[in-house]
Amino acid sequence: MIIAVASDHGGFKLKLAVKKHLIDRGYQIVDLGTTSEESVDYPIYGKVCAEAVAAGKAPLGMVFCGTGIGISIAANKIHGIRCANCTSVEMAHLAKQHNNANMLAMGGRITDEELAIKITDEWLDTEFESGGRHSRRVDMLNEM
Ligand SMILES: O=C[C@H](O)[C@H](O)[C@H](O)COP(=O)(O)O
Repeated sequence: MIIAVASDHGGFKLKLAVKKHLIDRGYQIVDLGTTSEESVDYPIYGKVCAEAVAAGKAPLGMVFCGTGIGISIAANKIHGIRCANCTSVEMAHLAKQHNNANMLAMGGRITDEELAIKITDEWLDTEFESGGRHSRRVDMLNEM
């Protein structure tokens, strides 16, 4: 499976650590930048990753900035994107189980590499609880 990833400078190092873990797990990664810790603007990278997911170039996307906040806000402006900014394993579990989040955001200044990898694995390994109230609500999101 392909996963699209992107970050600003604040999430760059965490992106590299998570990317290595994803490759070790056998995923194919499309890295849409940035390429260093030089200061850049997170809306550009949230948008480009979300557009790749929305266009079907990757079924899932991961974005990183200092907090995960700005880049998730940017990603969620793209139709069809449900980007969850997660700081715990429980949030990652529920983001997939209830919200069918197709993108995960994390903050390089908030979450250390070890926890970020646990959050990533929980999000990837949890199934959406389809049918019933969660599907109805996700359908409502998709119509907005
Ligand atoms: O939500 C925004 C992100 O956390 C950015 O990574 C952060 O605002 C960048 O801050 P600075 O330009 O001071 O490095």
